[in-house]
Amino acid sequence: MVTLYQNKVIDQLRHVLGKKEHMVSITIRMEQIDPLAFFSAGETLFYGQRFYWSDCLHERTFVGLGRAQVIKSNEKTKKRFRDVEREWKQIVEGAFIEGQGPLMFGGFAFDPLKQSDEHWIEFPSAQFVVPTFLLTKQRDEIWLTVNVVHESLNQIEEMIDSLFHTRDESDSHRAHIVKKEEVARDQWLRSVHYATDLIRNDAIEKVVLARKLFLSFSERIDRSHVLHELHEQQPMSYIFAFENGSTCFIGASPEQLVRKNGHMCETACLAGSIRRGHTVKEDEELGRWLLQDDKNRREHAFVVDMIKQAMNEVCTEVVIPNEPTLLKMRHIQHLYTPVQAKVKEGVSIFSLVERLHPTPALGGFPKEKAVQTIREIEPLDRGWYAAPIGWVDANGNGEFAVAIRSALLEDNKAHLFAGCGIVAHSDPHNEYEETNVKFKPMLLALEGEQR
Ligand SMILES: C=C(O[C@@H]1C=C(C(=O)O)C=C[C@H]1O)C(=O)O
Ligand SMILES: [Mg+2]
Repeated sequence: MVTLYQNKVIDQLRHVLGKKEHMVSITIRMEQIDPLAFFSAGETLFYGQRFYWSDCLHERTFVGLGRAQVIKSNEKTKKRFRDVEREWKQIVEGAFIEGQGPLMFGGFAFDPLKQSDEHWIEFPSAQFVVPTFLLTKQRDEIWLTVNVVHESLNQIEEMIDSLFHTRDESDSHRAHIVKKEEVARDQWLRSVHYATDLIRNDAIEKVVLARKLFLSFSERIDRSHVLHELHEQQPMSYIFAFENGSTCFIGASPEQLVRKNGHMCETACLAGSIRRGHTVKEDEELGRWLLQDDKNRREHAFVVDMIKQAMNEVCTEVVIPNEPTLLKMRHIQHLYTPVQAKVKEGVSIFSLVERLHPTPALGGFPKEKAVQTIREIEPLDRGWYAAPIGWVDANGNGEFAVAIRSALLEDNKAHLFAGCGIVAHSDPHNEYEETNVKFKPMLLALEGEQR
């Protein structure tokens, strides 16, 4: 069975390799194969060069292994979005395509102007990869895309051999946590307090402040296992992982930044939070409280107002409900307002990302002032946390999530991130508790807990 596909890929490549184009991209239909198993199969050959994505509706799952092309930008301004767009167009235009065509996956740093922390060294202002092997699961169909630039037929054949003959050798001894440290906890609490002062003095209206939890493990963290846990525990989230050399950025985010399909696009306003209840009754009470709480409604309203304005500038037929509803995740419930619109001619997904990032759900309001305040008073480098992560295809369609509920994994270390929206009546202690709830998805996935 495996040999059949192997032959099919190699046959097609034999016919098209050596053409003058820069990259050859062929796609074939496959039998069922579990995307997570495919991610694991790449462990030996492609460790440090893998990615994983599945959207919150399970419409599409992508697993990328290896790197046919890399787009990278160290540009600190908004130019980075346009740089990526330009390079992607060049790659697609120069490619020889059979089938659905190549797709790139990657993301952006939250704020390239923030002094960078050594842990994020492998994650530049913007980076996207076109993988050598892309597995796509869409509805119940599986496709394999092979993108080749320099490799010979023999090399590809050997890679396919290794990928499809790898046994699942997940080792039974699991890494366990040996150290847990709340990084700069007191400094963060002081920053929250200071932010409320700024807000009371009308210097700013909302600012999102994040903090970090550092974990150290007994042995190397098994990334496939963490992805598996995130899937089991957070089925309604975007699940993502992006390996870059020795580090891996991973998470389970409930927040969509933007999705574009032809002329249609979607985004979402997500801000305002409370934990889930222990009983149905308590859960409903907490939800009702959240829907009516002034402080949380303010946090949410900044996001709706800004997104409405941004979308109206580049879209028509913008549909936004007047009232938020509840989005209930496993540990937390949020105020949620979905947005749909039709994009004007010539508006790309990159320009939507540029315009929206960061929304007041992750930055604050007004935008520039909020980002600057974060740069000055937040005791960490966000790197790619709270920034856009996602994919774009050869037709310019794609989807980005906001990379929250996430962690940066090193060999046996993990840096977890969580933040919350500070407005006039924020209480530092309550906000601190809110971040504790937001650490849970990553924390429990890393601990490998089932419940
Ligand atoms: C910043 C985070 O979450 C954001 C902040 C929220 C809030 O303060 O209520 C809610 C959802 C997210 O937009 C995070 O999870 O780290
Ligand atoms: Mg909040």
